[in-house]
Amino acid sequence: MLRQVNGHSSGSDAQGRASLKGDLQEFLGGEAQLHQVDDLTKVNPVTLETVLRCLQARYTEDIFYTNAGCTLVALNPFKPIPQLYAAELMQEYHAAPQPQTLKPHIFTVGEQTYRNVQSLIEPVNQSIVVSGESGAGKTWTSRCLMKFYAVVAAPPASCESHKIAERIEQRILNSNPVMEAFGNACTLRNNNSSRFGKFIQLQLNRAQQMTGAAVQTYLLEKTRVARQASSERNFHIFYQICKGATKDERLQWYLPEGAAFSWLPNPENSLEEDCFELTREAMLHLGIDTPTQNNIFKVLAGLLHLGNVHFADSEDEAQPCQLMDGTKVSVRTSASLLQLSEDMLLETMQIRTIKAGKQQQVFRKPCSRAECDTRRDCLAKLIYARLFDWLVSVINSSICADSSSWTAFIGLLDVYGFESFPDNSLEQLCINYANEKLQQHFVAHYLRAQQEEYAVEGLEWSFVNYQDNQTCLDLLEGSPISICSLINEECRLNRPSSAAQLQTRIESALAGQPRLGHSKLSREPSFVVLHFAGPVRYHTEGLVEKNKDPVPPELTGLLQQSQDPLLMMLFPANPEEKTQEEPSGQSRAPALTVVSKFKASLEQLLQVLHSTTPHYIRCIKPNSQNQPQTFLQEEVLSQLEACGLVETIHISAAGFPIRVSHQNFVERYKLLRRLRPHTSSGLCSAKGPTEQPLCAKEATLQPLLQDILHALPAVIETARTPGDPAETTQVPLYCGRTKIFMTDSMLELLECGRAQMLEQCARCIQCGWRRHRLQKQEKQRRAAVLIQAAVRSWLTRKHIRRLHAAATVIKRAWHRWRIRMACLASKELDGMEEKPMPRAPSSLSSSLPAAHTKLLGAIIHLWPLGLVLANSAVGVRGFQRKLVAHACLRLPTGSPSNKFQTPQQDEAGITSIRALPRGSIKFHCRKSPLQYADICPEPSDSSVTGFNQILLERHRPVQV
Ligand SMILES: Nc1ncnc2c1ncn2[C@@H]1O[C@H](COP(=O)(O)OP(=O)(O)OP(=O)(O)O)[C@@H](O)[C@H]1O
Repeated sequence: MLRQVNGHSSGSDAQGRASLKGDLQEFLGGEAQLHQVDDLTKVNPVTLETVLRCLQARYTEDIFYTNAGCTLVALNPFKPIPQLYAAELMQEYHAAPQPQTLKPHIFTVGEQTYRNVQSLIEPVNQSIVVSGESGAGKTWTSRCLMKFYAVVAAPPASCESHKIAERIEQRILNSNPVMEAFGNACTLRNNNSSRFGKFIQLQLNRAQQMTGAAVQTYLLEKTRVARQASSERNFHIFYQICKGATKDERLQWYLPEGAAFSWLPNPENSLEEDCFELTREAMLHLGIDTPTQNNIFKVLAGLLHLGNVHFADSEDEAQPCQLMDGTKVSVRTSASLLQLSEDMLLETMQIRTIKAGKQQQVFRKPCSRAECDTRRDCLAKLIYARLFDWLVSVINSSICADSSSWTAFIGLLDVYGFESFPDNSLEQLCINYANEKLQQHFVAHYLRAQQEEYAVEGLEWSFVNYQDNQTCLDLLEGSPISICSLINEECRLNRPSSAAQLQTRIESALAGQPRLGHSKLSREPSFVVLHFAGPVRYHTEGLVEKNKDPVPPELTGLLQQSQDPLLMMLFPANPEEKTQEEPSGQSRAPALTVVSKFKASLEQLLQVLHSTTPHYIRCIKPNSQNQPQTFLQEEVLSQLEACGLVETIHISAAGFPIRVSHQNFVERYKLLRRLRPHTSSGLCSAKGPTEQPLCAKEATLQPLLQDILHALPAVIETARTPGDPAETTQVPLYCGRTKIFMTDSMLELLECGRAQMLEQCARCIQCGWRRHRLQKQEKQRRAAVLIQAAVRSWLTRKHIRRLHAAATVIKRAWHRWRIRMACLASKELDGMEEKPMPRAPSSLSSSLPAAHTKLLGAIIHLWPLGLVLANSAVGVRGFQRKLVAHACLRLPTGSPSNKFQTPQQDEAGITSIRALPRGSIKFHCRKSPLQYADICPEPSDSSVTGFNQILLERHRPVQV
């Protein structure tokens, strides 16, 4: 729903949207707290999605009741939770100063209605409409409410009237098992499905004590007596008598153990509802004595035997259909139980009597096999429907208080929810018509409640343009032509009409009705009604017949001849009744069709509802498998649609679906204040906030709030793209007394403006950060250079110090060596002057061969040569170089044959060798008289390289 508002449309859109959604969810309510939202209209935003999530979150937390404005949503737990309905809890809700502040519960609704009665504020009478689909928990809820009132509306224990009142309460509660036994059945959707609608009026006296009750029923599904869908069952009471009858009773009612009955399918399904004893006891409490009960059960047994009567096809149309083998005994038994003549019973089913002509001549026409079956079924339906109505009247006479003894009432309406099946007929049309009526009533009430909330918040806003479902009701019941009127007319015309004809009539007469859909795709004749809860296709086949609900007069006549006390009471020989049930007979009075009867009772009901303060409980079935702890969103969603809760959401959306407290609003949007113009006029806030005295917190919020409101036009302006029409002159946001009300679109605009502001702020922060980072980096660089320089200089100094130390060591050693040499030389010279020089080398050479001696000389002299050559790359060349080499090697410069040199010749060698810094070397040659003058102190090349000093010198150098 929400669009991207941060202005970036890159690949990260989806991610951004999701995070924005999460952010908004947090602001508007918070996912984590969703199960804590007690009111569905307070989820933010009010959308189906959030409503569903909220319900699911609560269901997971075992919270089954949630408010939805003026409605209570009740999720079926499908598991017993005794503590949820305990008497102590009832008392707690009853004693609470403000029950609305407690957790949502049916007891809140119960207590609220009760207090409304106590308050005596008009309308004093209250009604609670409990709706929902089959199995959603309507009956359960109604039962719990009745128990609640039986506890809270009981008179004080001490007084004498208490005993009577207790009896009344007990009777009222006892009406439930009886009505359920006769009116409920096991269906595919619910093991204990009510096959009728009911309105129970709980009557209260001036002291708000329950003095009585009255029950009104609607549309009993009487066809179930004779026809049950596969895997479904007949009404519970038939199974109860078959399973729970005593031996004697079995004999009396011809119900042998294990007997098979066509109208008793799936007897092996044992349900807790099959408790015969409970029904009997409840009947007894209601004043139905044992003989009457036995009479009732005997008649019901008669119906079961009637169901076993089957006809065979007749070969001759003029002859009545014969009974199938073995079913004659069923006719006999049935006739006996119903106290009818066996022959008459059979004949009534087989032969139709027609009165014609002025003399009202009677013609007898044998029925076809199908007609026989229909008449048999009709007989059973007739008896059962009358019996049910009679039971209700007995219950009413037992529990209803004298009109003078009660002054107010609380009505409980338990009606079937909206129905849409693959094959919908008259029953669904009536049920959905009733739901449309109730929905209109609900919408009107809900709108009123919404309007009241706006008024409380000081908003001047109205739902005047809201469209309710009136167009659909016009189609169904409008005047002069509607679906109901057309179907009724078909019945009155009493002409043979085909299903296709009815479809064409409806489509042509009601063409142009917006709620009439098209049934082009359906092969079978049908029409489609677009109900508030969705489209429903109604098949026209058999619609008119069902609406007529014809009862052949022979059947009534037959039953009037019964000797059974109960049947005699149910079918008295009363001419008044004839006019109703013999539409085609002597009476010309307009026949009462099913639709017209239903419409009349519905109008009556709505009149009652209109005169009361309504409360709504919507029962929801979380899954169709009737399993606890299972919440199926799809199924819940369709029920929310069907029970009008979606409409509630739409109504909320038509107004201001988003309501945010002032505090939250200011916290989220205060940064928009920067956009406000310096001179701004007051804008779209309700008058309320400034008119009321403000609390301290509100007082601090108000200036901020006003600033944000003043910034709104600028927000809208900036959010509007250039192509947008300039329609948004009015800001769709209202400031209530405690809340801000706004539409979805306004929320988007605010979010867009906020995103833009955040973007600007982000840019600002980014710029500042980048600047700061650059400055920091520059500082770091300079510091690094400084440190590097310092380290380098320290290292260099350290290195130089080492070199210096080494040089000093060398220098000292050299000096020491020179001094020693000088000492040695002077010693030697001193000795020479005294004695002739010893020929140590010659003694050495004399012991060696001549060649060896020469080589030794070469080796001895080689090191000055290396020095010379290494240092004389520049200065010494050509002959000079050669000369040096020769001199060093003491080679004769002349012929190669002169290989030996005398010591005298040696003495004419290099006097000294000096290494010069610029590469040139000076040779000082002279004959040395010293014996060891040309010997290197240490034969290491490196020790003398690079020094500008005399490498080898004789004491008295002479120029060569
Ligand atoms: N509040 C509840 N707590 C426990 N179980 C419940 C509750 N409400 C309903 N149920 C279970 O759901 C079943 C169906 O409920 P109920 O008969 O009230 O449905 P319903 O709406 O009246 O159906 P129908 O329209 O077919 O009569 C009950 O038999 C019961 O087992």
